[in-house]
Amino acid sequence: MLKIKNLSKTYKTGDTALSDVTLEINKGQLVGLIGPSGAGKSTLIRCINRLVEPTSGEVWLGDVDLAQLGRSELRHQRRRIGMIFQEYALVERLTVMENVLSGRLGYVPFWRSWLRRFEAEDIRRAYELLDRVGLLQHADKRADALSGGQRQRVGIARALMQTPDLLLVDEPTASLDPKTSRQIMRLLTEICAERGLPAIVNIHDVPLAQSFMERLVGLRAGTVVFDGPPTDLSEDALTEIYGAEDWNTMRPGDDDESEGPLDVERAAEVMA
Ligand SMILES: Nc1ncnc2c1ncn2[C@@H]1O[C@H](COP(=O)(O)OP(=O)(O)OP(=O)(O)O)[C@@H](O)[C@H]1O
Repeated sequence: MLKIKNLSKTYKTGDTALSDVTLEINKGQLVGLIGPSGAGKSTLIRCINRLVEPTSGEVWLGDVDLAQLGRSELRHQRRRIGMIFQEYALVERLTVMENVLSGRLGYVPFWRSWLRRFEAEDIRRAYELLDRVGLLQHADKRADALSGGQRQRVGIARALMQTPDLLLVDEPTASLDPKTSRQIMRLLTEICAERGLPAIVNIHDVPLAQSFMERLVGLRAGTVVFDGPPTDLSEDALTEIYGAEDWNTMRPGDDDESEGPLDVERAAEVMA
């Protein structure tokens, strides 16, 4: 389904964030990306949909190498990739329903989205998705009236509205409390299983990743140093990924250097 071959990224600053990463992810597979701050997790996720331009390598989604596409074909292919963000990237002043429908923006003609006119079928699907994520009764509320967990549910419904072939999920629970984090992870895993949807989830919280992911990929300094089921993540494997740090103390929020949220325009760029 997704084949990443020899992917490398060196930023203009000279920082090499990814070195020769090769990964294959099958239909329906849920992969947790773990690793210390600066290991290249966000860069890897963003190279897949080219929010960050890879320096070299291939990113095959089915039979299309996304790394080779020009701008207009990239826009078209990005519809196939749903993205879920740490800070939700909702349009605060719009309703929950409008935010979910915005997942269709890559599909409807510009004038229609400008007038916010969507097909009856899109509206029916949006209601169905809101029901699936448990927010049906909040459809007409403004996004800024929701809790963090509810916002992330809107983010999930919006990504699904694209009918994606792949989900990229960037620290989905980093702004949530532990109980809400588990609820969101459970929802994500159930939805991926129901739809046979593959997902790559950048996740800081190792115990949470171990609880919910069927496969973990450990990055260190831009290189894959672990790839296997959570049951294989031994103390030695954790030391290989994180070095000599006490990995049990790693929790969301510990990492002051983590990248800031993407803003709404960036989210719109991915969905457009
Ligand atoms: N826009 C950028 N310009 C220059 N260097 C960057 C940029 N973004 C990331 N880097 C560098 O690339 C490396 C990998 O960063 P990246 O954000 O992908 O890691 P990460 O594992 O996601 O970290 P975190 O968990 O803190 O978000 C780091 O050395 C970082 O400083």
